[in-house]
Amino acid sequence: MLIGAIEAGGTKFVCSVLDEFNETKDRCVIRTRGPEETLAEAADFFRKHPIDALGVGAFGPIDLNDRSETYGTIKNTPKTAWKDFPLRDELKRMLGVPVAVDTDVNAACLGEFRFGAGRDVDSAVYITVGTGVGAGFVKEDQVFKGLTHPEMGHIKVSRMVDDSFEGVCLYHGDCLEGLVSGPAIEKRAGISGADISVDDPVWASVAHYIAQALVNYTLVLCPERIIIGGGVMKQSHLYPMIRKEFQRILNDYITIEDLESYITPPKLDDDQGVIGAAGLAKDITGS
Ligand SMILES: Nc1ncnc2c1ncn2[C@@H]1O[C@H](COP(=O)(O)OP(=O)(O)OP(=O)(O)O)[C@@H](O)[C@H]1O
Ligand SMILES: [Zn+2]
Repeated sequence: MLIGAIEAGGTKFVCSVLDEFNETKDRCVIRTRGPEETLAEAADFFRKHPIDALGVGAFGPIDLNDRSETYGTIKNTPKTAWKDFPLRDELKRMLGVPVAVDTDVNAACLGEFRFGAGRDVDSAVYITVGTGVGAGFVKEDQVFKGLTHPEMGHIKVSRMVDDSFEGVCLYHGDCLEGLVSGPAIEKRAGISGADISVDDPVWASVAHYIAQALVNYTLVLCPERIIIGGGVMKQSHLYPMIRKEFQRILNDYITIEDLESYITPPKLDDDQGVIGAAGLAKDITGS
């Protein structure tokens, strides 16, 4: 059996063909342009392989209600060429195979849950802190969605008293994404995050706001693990800072035995998105 998987991001589409053992058989990276051009290139790649199903972890917002007429359609995105684009239907039409779609972070969460840092637990949150901030939740092998998919990157956090940075979220200004995404850090510091020294005070505020978000996820969802990935978390000194702030804010209200394993880096390098997308596809083939 061969499975197709796409991690559909705003800058690139990572396309992969995997076998039933998750072994990558072929792979290509496509620059994201308008939907027609990008999908035509992706379809050319997948047509070279007899795939049985395709799974897609996509940027959103996206309609994930399988009873809706616009199931699998990209919704109100600032990437205007993609707004209202029926991603799932188009891929199905082009490739003639069943297509499963979910958000990029739900797919990444599923990948880590099944094969990475969440293998030994029954529920996990995966949060990415990159160009944007988003999080997915998997419980008992199922990605969580309801009225729509969660938008855990856009939650409100309390501002530190001496912090007047206005934030960069187009919709909310100083929501979590507006305060700690890569572009937010760059705007705050005036230089790219990768060039900021580890003892710069900016990291204390980043750790504080992420820790607030993790406390909220813990109180609402009670996951058994929280996995934090994304470009900003390449600053590995953030992990202990976040754990310390998390503990201070939670103030022992819930007992977490082993904080180091509760708040943890991913284990699948940058492959959790495609591996999770392949998982979505396998689930609809029933094998
Ligand atoms: N070493 C680093 N230190 C701090 N920030 C970094 C580092 N490397 C990358 N970043 C920041 O991370 C962001 C890119 O994140 P990522 O690599 O997760 O890409 P992405 O897939 O575009 O993001 P998203 O998941 O939101 O789509 C950029 O804003 C970049 O400045
Ligand atoms: Zn926001």
